[in-house]
Amino acid sequence: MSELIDHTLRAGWTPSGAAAAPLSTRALRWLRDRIGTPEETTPAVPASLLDVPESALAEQARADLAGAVGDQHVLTAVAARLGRAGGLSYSDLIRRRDGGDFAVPDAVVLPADADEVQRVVDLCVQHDLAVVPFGGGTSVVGGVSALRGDKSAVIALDLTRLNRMLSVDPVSRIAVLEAGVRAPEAEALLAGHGLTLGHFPQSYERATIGGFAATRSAGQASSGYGRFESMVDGVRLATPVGDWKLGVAPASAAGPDLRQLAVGSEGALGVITEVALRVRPAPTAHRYEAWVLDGWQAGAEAVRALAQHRALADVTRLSDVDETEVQFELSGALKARALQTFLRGKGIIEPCLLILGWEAQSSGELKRRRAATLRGLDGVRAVRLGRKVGESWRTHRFAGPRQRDTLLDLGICVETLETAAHWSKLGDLRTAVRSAVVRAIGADRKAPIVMCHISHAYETGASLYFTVLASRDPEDPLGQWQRAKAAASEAIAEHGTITHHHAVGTDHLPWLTGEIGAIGISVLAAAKRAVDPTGILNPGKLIPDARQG
Ligand SMILES: Cc1cc2nc3c(=O)[nH]c(=O)nc-3n(C[C@H](O)[C@H](O)[C@H](O)COP(=O)(O)OP(=O)(O)OC[C@H]3O[C@@H](n4cnc5c(N)ncnc54)[C@H](O)[C@@H]3O)c2cc1C
Repeated sequence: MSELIDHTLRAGWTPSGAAAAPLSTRALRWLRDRIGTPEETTPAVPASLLDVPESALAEQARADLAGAVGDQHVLTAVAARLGRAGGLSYSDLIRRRDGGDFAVPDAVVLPADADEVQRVVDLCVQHDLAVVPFGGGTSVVGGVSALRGDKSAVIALDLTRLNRMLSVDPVSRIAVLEAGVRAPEAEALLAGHGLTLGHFPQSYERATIGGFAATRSAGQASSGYGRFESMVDGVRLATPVGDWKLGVAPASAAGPDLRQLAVGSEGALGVITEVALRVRPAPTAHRYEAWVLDGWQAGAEAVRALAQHRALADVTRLSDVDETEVQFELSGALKARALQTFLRGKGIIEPCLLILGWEAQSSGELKRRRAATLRGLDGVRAVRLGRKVGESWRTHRFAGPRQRDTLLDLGICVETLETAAHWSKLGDLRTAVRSAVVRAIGADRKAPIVMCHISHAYETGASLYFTVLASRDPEDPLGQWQRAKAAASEAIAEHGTITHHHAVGTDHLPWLTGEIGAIGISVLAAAKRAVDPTGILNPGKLIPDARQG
């Protein structure tokens, strides 16, 4: 077991991960022209230069924790603690580059199973220690910041030793997995039974089952397999008041569905130790292909029609003109200019890339479903780019974020924002977010690129996912992004949800009351008081203040 976690998205992001494709000189020139990158590069600061306070964990607490999980599974060395100090948001990564302040846990504790997790939680109650559940550490909203609240010390509760599949019920199509199983391991374990979970977020290589459940994650194939919460049949949590198991049947009218209180609880209402998941037979056929539609509005209308006629492909991802241009320019694989000329010849003035992917049990099923989707595109101005581009997207779908490190090295601010809204509000939402970010960042420098895609569509609406590329303010990189994020969040809160799948964490907390109301907050706080009366679990995330109200 490695004590270290690589806080980059480079090759080290997982042992099996492919390296980021280097950016070509032409792509770099293009970026410099568009957003004005600085002349000097800003490489990552070595960990040895970061200022890490001594562990504040009292000796007796350390000894008791070691008694519960084994001495070698209580880590207080700087490297181990730094490895669990925050997630992978732009702010997290910038703090590590500029030596800005960030919270470091006093110890990392690695229990082996649900019973050990419960024992650790009980000891944290006894010693009044804050507990931050830590899965893959891919949170981009401050969900794993080692905040201690009013406690004297905070531990990062690393779940990755809970890495087993506990049972499979092929008749009911349910598998019980421990919370620390990473997504690729889950797929490998299920493949042995001819099954799949079908959850493929872009953080797939590193994120865990518990993390997905705790954040209501949505994978790239959510149109086909559903969001993570729809996969959860049952859940087990270790809480300060005891072990809590939920889910005895697929559906129930026994009051509100408390499984859904656990799902999305972000470590603030309990530590998820086991999840019973609805699984499906692994596909035996797949087909991914790319199309180009003309203009965002026409493209969004086409995706709405597919969603409302229930003809969506399992993966349905529509990029706007800016995102399409950036993908063409940075990918290197596509001859951007030649392609644009070809598309103009076909009457496509504002190219919007549409990736469609189907996964099926037989070629016959695949053919039928593909035909239904393509019928839905009848009458839409569209050019088919074919399977090569679609399959290339599928092959490289987890590699894109690794380019972020290269961009950060070059002095570029690169971050994402996500939301969802009803179809009737989607156009206004996109316009409002783009203008807010451009206004906040663009005042005294070249305008940023704010690109957008739809990758999760529903009958009543869709998610919007924005990627921002801007020239970084070298004097105040954190402040620059915080202003942009705040402006975008105000715009988002007016039209849609503050988060479609990244969760609340610390970063979205200021806008939560606006979305669920003061009553919603007090319901959450009451639930928190019931399961965590002394407020040890993940302070400062999801629930404003546990013991108020
Ligand atoms: C490059 C990149 C791409 C991403 N793409 C997507 C995407 O496509 N879709 C998507 O949904 N998200 C995406 N994310 C966000 C993130 O990966 C998800 O939120 C994921 O669900 C987090 O899983 P994790 O195991 O890394 O959790 P962590 O980051 O470790 O934790 C996330 C939150 O859940 C809590 N938590 C973790 N494990 C447990 C547990 N066992 N019990 C209780 N609480 C727990 C933590 O305390 C924290 O609040 C992306 C992130 C990155 C960096």
